[in-house]
Amino acid sequence: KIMEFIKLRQWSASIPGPSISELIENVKKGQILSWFKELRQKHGSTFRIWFGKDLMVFFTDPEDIKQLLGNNNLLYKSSNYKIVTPWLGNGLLTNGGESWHTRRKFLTPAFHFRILSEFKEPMEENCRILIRRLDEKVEGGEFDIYPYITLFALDVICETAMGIKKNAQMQSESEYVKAVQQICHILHKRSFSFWQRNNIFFKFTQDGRKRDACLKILHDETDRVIKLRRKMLEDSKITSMLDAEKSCDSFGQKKRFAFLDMLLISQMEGVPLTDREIREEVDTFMFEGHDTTSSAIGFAIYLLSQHAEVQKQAYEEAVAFEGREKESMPYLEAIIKETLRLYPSVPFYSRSVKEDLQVGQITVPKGASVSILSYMVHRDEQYYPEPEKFDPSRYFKNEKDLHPFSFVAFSAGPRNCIGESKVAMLELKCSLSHLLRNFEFLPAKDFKPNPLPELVMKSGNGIKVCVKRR
Ligand code: HEM
Repeated sequence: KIMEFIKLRQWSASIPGPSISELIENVKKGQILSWFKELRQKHGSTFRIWFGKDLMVFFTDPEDIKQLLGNNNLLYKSSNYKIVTPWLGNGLLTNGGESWHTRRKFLTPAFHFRILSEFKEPMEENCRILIRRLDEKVEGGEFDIYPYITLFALDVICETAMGIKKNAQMQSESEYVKAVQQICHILHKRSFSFWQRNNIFFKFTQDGRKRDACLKILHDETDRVIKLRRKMLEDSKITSMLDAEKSCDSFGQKKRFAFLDMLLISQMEGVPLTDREIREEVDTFMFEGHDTTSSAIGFAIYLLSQHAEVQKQAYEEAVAFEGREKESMPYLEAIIKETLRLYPSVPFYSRSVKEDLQVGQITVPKGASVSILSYMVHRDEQYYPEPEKFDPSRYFKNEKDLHPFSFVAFSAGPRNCIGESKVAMLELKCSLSHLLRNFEFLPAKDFKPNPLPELVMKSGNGIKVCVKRR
């Protein structure tokens, strides 16, 4: 390990990057994303940063990204994902190598099963609640819409992941909901805090103790729901996917199943998943599935509030497609893509290099980590003229000229986002269409979000808008 570290230190001298003191200074300022822009300008498309003893090489050129994301040997996550393992265990997001591969194979059918597309109903029910809550804000001046969106996304994910209604939007006092929000907050805070990175030290801090209390609530609840749903399946005599497809409720309506039910049925069909592994996947679904979508909906609403003409066109499409949001909605999809280009919910993601790795002209040595800095990949002027401009029409002009790896908000290759098409896009389209049909979003005076590159991108000063009834 010592030799590996010495080798890394020597090698890193050949790659440009900032000093540790520059890093500390910029973390303190809290403006990491604008600093990444400066680093890209100063050092070119590839640069390195030492995070304590960990060396991370950041890549921003789509050609390099293609090599990294397509590489079947680059399947382990880097050490910064360890922050989430006490909650998510070896779930799909954090797992690596062969173990990840086996799980991904087992889980893919659960994501592609027809029943998952029936998520639209709980999404719509929760949209209606969101609209009622936002009605109270009509003509009331500017306000932060983000807390409303997060509770909406939490309700959707509880129903789709576990099949339970938490009614977080109506009573945010639920112990479970509070624990999800608190643990996300603690994890985000920790992701860029040097002194909190040490596990032993962290355990004895106030945040460490709070995190452990949250973990107990979260794990106990998932275990409880696993037992409950298994009993429900047994009582309904459902032991296979075929039974599930055929089953109806007492009104003759097709029964709705959650992601957890799919995993329990797979287990009954012989897929070797233990209850603990099922819990890890449900928790992963809860984390990945609500924070990322809240972030995207929040930034999309901000951008729409600032661009009246785009909003008008999106409104017209939402009216024309009412009830048909599962179909292709080209303009809204372009808005979502443009939002995720400017504000990718996961601004960078990283892999651990287990064997020396050739990327373009560079050989990254074993022991380092490589990071796909999507926030900067999406700002490449070669593919996105005037990169800071919000312009959904750019995809209708030059989509063919775009490099296939110049947009990587959902990652790509073997470890891409498993929820992209069936869950994330549907939730984004459904919620934004409902909101647009009911409200006009107007800009809050002098407001500009302060995007923070935490585990999931957040705006440090919320998402302030005004709403007017249509
Ligand atoms: C706007 C919404 C979303 C965005 C932008 C997004 C983005 C991403 C990205 C960039 C990754 C790769 C992360 C990495 O390599 O470390 C990822 C992985 C993943 N996402 Fe999403 N995601 C979204 C929504 C969702 C939803 C709704 C779910 C679940 C229902 C989900 C489940 C997952 C899982 C399980 C992984 C890990 C896959 C693996 O490594 O095999 N995501 N997502």
